[in-house]
Amino acid sequence: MDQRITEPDHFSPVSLYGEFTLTSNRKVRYAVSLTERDLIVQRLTSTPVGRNKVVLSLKDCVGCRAYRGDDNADPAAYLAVYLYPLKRRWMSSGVSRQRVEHCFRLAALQDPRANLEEAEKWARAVRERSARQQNRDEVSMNKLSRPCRMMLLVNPQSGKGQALTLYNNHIQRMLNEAGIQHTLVITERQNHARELVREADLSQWDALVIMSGDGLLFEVINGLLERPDWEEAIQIPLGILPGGSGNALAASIHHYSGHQRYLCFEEEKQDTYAAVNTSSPDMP
Ligand SMILES: Nc1ncnc2c1ncn2[C@@H]1O[C@H](COP(=O)(O)OP(=O)(O)OP(=O)(O)O)[C@@H](O)[C@H]1O
Repeated sequence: MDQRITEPDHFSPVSLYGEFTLTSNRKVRYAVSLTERDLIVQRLTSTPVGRNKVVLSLKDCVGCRAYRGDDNADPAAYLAVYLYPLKRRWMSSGVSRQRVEHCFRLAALQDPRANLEEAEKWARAVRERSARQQNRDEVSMNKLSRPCRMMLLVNPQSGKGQALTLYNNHIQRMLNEAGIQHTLVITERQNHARELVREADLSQWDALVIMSGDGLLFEVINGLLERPDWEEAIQIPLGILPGGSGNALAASIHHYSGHQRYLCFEEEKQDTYAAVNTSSPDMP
């Protein structure tokens, strides 16, 4: 029986469809449908449709990756989707963004290359749609090219000295999953960032991001303004990831941007699915 979800979801037609099983229980299949706005995961059972349907908004998706497993004898390919949906915080009425990974296994064919090609097609389609969904809301995102190349400056001494730990434990993975190439610069002393930015070939970078307190951002701005091409240099997108003690500037920017949401690094969930059969009717 053809169980494809063909009705439009929120008036958005399905462009890619596949059937998956949980890794732990390959008897339970999941229908996965990609629309312009969502990735819809639906357990295929005889129970009413709505009860088993999970709609993952592509606005929450930061990245997607296709890859082969470690076992060369296994022809399967994998599709990992990384999302940061808003979730209620533990023991609190507030919400924050928390990481969720959905990993699908594609093993419809015996040819490992064909499975990988299928997974890559899905990954491209998810990436394109999530970028479109996010650009629709975030005007500033249009200024950044994708894939983006970023210089990330981390002050290991800022705050309680936790900036580098935050980078190692969270930020590095987030950037990799979002497909953002970055060069890490660990500042060694006062004015290191200022001198570096003053002399750097800025054409290599789409953005400069500092992970520190206010002090390092001021150094970077001063370094940009000291360049002979300062009028052009100061146009480069600047970002700040709070790593200091007060983080007053980061908090103000966050507040005035209108975003009442932030990331929570404490809780994580990994949902793992396995694909046993996939098809793709209408890939544009
Ligand atoms: N490796 C380093 N060792 C010592 N000082 C550094 C180093 N790297 C950068 N700095 C200097 O530390 C200064 C203070 O850093 P920053 O403002 O980022 O942290 P903070 O003062 O702890 O944070 P906050 O402003 O939130 O209180 C910066 O102006 C910078 O010149």
